[in-house]
Amino acid sequence: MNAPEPGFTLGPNSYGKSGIRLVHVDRATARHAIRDLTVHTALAGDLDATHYTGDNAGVLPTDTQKNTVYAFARDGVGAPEAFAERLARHFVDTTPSITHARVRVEEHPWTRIGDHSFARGDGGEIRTAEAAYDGGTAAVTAGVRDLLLLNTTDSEFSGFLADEYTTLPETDDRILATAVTATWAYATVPAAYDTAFDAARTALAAAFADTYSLSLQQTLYAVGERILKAVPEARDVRLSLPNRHHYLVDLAPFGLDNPGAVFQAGDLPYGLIEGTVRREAA
Ligand SMILES: O=c1[nH]c(=O)c2[nH]c(=O)[nH]c2[nH]1
Repeated sequence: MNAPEPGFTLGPNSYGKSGIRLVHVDRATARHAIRDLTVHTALAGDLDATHYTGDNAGVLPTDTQKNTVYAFARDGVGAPEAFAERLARHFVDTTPSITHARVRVEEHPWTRIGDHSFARGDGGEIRTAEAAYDGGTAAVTAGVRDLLLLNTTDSEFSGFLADEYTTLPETDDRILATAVTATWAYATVPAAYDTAFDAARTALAAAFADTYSLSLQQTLYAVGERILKAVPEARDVRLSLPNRHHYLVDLAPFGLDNPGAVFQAGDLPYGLIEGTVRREAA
């Protein structure tokens, strides 16, 4: 029955609910706590039938997946990594047709300004977590996205390769700015995901701030290494660092000098520096 026409076959596929917005309020004490999350589920398994013939007997509706996320939040979500793993395990362990689940959780951070009051900055920094589960051990990653960082000095870029198309002047002092996407994979489960996240986040920002940078590539490596030192359970760190160029504006036409004071914040194009820093086997 559910055979495809000769000459065609179904390739890798998954389905789930994206953008499940969930805010949990913990009212255990008068000092409330909130978790503001966006959850994405993706399931895969024995789903040939629905693709070939529309037989949905093995399809757990994406609406049900969304409902499950809300129901699981009833008694608290905890760390986003743990919430992602709890959901991923549930979908695989209770649904015969589903063999793989990938649950991504984005946490939108609020800063406390009172016992039941919170403020959100406009930086848009997001904490990310993902659990992938196939019935064995869950693979858990954590990270950040859109973490905006900027150094006003201690950044140079010179000594680079020059060919007939090179016009970039060397600089011994520039603004270094980026919007960090970082993801670290856990080889073992840390004692507390929230504590491990805080350690990684602190290490990331500190490494960016106190590394005298000769290239964004060098900064990338320094950041990755610092995260691995701060979080022993992390196996590797992937970093994606857009180079948010700041161009010194030429004020000479107005009879003014510009001693590193006035910059044009660049938009497109931008450099994109990406890499993984790994822990080497001992
Ligand atoms: O830190 C940098 N790395 C580069 O590879 C590069 N290329 C470029 O034009 N500017 C920069 N800056």
